[in-house]
Amino acid sequence: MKLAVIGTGYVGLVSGTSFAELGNTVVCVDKVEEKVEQLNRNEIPIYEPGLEELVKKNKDAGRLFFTTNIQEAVEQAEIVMIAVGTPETETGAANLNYVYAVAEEIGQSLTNSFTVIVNKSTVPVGTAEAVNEIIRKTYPQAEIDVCSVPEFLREGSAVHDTFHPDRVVIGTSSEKAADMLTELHRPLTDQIVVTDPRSSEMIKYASNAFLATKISFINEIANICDLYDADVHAVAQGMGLDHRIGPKFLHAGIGYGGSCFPKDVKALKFLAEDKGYQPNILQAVNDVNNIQSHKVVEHLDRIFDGDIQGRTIAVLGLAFKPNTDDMREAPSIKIIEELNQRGGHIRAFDPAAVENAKQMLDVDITYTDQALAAIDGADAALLVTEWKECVSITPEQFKQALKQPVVIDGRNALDKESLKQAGIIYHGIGRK
Ligand SMILES: NC(=O)c1ccc[n+]([C@@H]2O[C@H](COP(=O)([O-])OP(=O)(O)OC[C@H]3O[C@@H](n4cnc5c(N)ncnc54)[C@H](O)[C@@H]3O)[C@@H](O)[C@H]2O)c1
Ligand SMILES: O=c1ccn([C@@H]2O[C@H](COP(=O)(O)OP(=O)(O)O[C@H]3O[C@H](CO)[C@@H](O)[C@H](O)[C@H]3O)[C@@H](O)[C@H]2O)c(=O)[nH]1
Repeated sequence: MKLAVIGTGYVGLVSGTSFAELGNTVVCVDKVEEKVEQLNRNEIPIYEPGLEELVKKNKDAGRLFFTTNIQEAVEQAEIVMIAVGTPETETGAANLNYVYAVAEEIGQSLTNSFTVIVNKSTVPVGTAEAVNEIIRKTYPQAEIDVCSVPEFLREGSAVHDTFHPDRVVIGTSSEKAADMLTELHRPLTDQIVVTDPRSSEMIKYASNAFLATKISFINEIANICDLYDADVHAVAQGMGLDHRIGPKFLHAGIGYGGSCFPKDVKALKFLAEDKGYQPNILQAVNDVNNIQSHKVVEHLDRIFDGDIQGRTIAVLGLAFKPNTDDMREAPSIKIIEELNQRGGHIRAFDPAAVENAKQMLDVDITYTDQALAAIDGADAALLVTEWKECVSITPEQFKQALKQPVVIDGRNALDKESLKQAGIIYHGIGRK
């Protein structure tokens, strides 16, 4: 099939490339010229394992193209996918300006042939209808069906997730569009849910909000474990063996970050409140997450009697999760800002996110190329992102490098017992 994908970010670039890998002809469009030029030189603007090889392979095969010209891409496409950002606004509502702007541009670019318009961006319930209206206003004779096909990939494993989705959700009221989209996705999975656009849009928000709820729930349990000398690691293991609960997304720590959970929980909360309903669970999920990154600073205070002034703190990991360079809503930002305000000196290591961190953090930070260089002579090490370079530091290396043997494990990813045996003062989140 012939596809146009509008927006070449984490979702658009990975999906577009993956559909090309399945044999489709895909034209990816972005309005940022520099990004398109980079991609045309086989340079990948984001860090995503496995993506570079796949982009090159499909470009060389003549199935994948990059352009800034939306008209050229849309007029040849049978399916047009919208994959632009829907960031948070001040009220918590999703900002739909980018989606609406693309809808208008699609309207200006369509030809007479039937085109399926797919929204892959995470959007409020009712957006497919709004996009349909905008396109028809721009081009009243448009032969289109506007559908919602939300994206569920995770950053850091986006390529794998795209080829092995748990399910594909197709929201449409058109049988013709449902058939075309089922054919497109069939090579990826048999688990294809076809529903109406509104329910499809809600499935995306509900899925993210549920996963965020699991994380805030186990973080709340961790905070209670801290008060009663229980170990949340053991608690999560014991809970997770119950098939009704499951072990995934029960990893306690400094809270969820990234470009999705924080904004999507708030956007869903806004949708509820906009209709006069108070979503108490979503409010609590957000509230627990807001205090969670502060927990590592509380542990430092306990160890240093509240005196952080002048101490060098090694921050291991900056990205919101491993295997990505994405700093959007990364817990490291709040932690570093707080430590800096309290007079701490920050030495930070991250294998991929330093350039993005520099743009987001207006704080004096010494960046190091190696994890070991960050902890060398520091008063304490804080594990913020569980990169393999950070979790593979041995207890002996911590002991030798640190000025004071203090390790705060914000991700509960280090081996507590062996660190303690090596004489390290170890504090995790809810870990006794
Ligand atoms: N990042 C993820 O892991 C993920 C996963 C699932 C769903 N989503 C959702 O998918 C959407 C996109 O997220 P993302 O992380 O890929 O965003 P992103 O910010 O990485 O990429 C968006 C891209 O769209 C481009 N763009 C904006 N307006 C444009 C226009 N008019 N024409 C052409 N290009 C334009 C931007 O330049 C940018 O490159 C969001 O709604 C997000 O919530 C994201
Ligand atoms: O047990 C857990 C699991 C995750 N996290 C944190 O939660 C955040 C999100 O992690 P993850 O879900 O792995 O990454 P994302 O790339 O943000 O992916 C989520 O958001 C995407 C955008 O909507 C969806 O497509 C994915 O399905 C959904 O998992 C990160 O800060 C993680 O550190 C925890 O603290 N504990």
